[in-house]
Amino acid sequence: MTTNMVELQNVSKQFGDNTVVQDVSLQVKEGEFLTLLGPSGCGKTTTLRMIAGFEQPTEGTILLDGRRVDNVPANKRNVNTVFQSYALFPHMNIYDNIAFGLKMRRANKNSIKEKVTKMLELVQLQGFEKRMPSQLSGGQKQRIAIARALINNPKVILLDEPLGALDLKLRKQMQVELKHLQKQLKITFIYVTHDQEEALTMSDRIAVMNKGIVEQIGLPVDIYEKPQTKFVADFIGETNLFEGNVSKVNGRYAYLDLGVKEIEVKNEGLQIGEKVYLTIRPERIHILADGSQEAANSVQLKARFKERIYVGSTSKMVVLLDNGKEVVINEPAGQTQYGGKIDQEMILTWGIDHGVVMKD
Ligand SMILES: Nc1ncnc2c1ncn2[C@@H]1O[C@H](COP(=O)(O)OP(=O)(O)OP(=O)(O)O)[C@@H](O)[C@H]1O
Repeated sequence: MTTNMVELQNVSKQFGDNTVVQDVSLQVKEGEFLTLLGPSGCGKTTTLRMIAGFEQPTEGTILLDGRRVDNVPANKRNVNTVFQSYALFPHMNIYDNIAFGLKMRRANKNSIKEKVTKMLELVQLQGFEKRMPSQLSGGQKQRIAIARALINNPKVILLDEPLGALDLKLRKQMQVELKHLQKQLKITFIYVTHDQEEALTMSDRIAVMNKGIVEQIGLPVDIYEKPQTKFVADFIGETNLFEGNVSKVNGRYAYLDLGVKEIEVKNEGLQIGEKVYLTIRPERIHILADGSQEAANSVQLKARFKERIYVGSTSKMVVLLDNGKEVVINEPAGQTQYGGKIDQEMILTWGIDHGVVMKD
């Protein structure tokens, strides 16, 4: 059985009357890359700081490598943190910045030199030993901060928006580099970001947080394809959210009354009369070509063309249902043969199994 490197059991944190983390339980396996994802203020950093030992939980237990750490101070936990602001020592050169942790532990000079050289190779900054932090770019500084965290050989690295200060292109490059580094070293990473694309790209699993609660934890593909709550569906990527009442239940399928039409959805424990939400990703909706056959197990819905927005690799087509609700459809570049005239009528269609029904 794989060991849980980090485990939170019913952890809550209050600041005064304000509960900012509420009953969070999660397990992170050895060598796993787990991301805490959520909007600003949802409690991600506070959760990370409790794991690091900078904050104490108001309730609940944290275990590192199977041991309770309630009374273990931050500097005695086998954990290192990388922050968004690189936190390099400005008056020390790169060599001394990276060597700092080992010097504090009074490691011998030769072994320090060997390890610093290896770390610089790892982050691809060989030859930078004598530079000062002020002579590095943002991306280079962050690589040094990561090298400095790695040199102590911690079991867990906590990263709080480490790429947040970088421009988009560098950020994307560093995402890939960091992920490779993590896989190569097999260190457990707990990563905080509010950027859903970053989370989907880098993580083995994602915990989506909202208002101090973990709403869903799972593989990136499940978080995207099978959101369990309206918040998760809406926060991760773009989606179409419909609200409706269950009007009929019929074995594998049920009917949802959207106001404009009753449509079929998957029946996963639905009750007649229940109010539920249906989410369908824009890339799952197609336009039924004139005269073509309706596919089996699909839904059809009448709509009118409103506008098309060009976004490079795809186009977004916005259409309106009869009740005025907007629906967004993604079309791959070069496949925009439908619509174009305001109010042009069309039939939207999607596979019933591509719709996900959520109760809240
Ligand atoms: N030391 C503190 N005292 C009082 N309130 C705090 C303290 N630290 C954080 N908070 C509050 O706790 C809530 C959660 O903050 P936290 O930093 O964990 O959120 P976050 O999800 O990391 O947000 P961001 O992405 O903006 O950093 C916020 O409302 C914040 O104001």
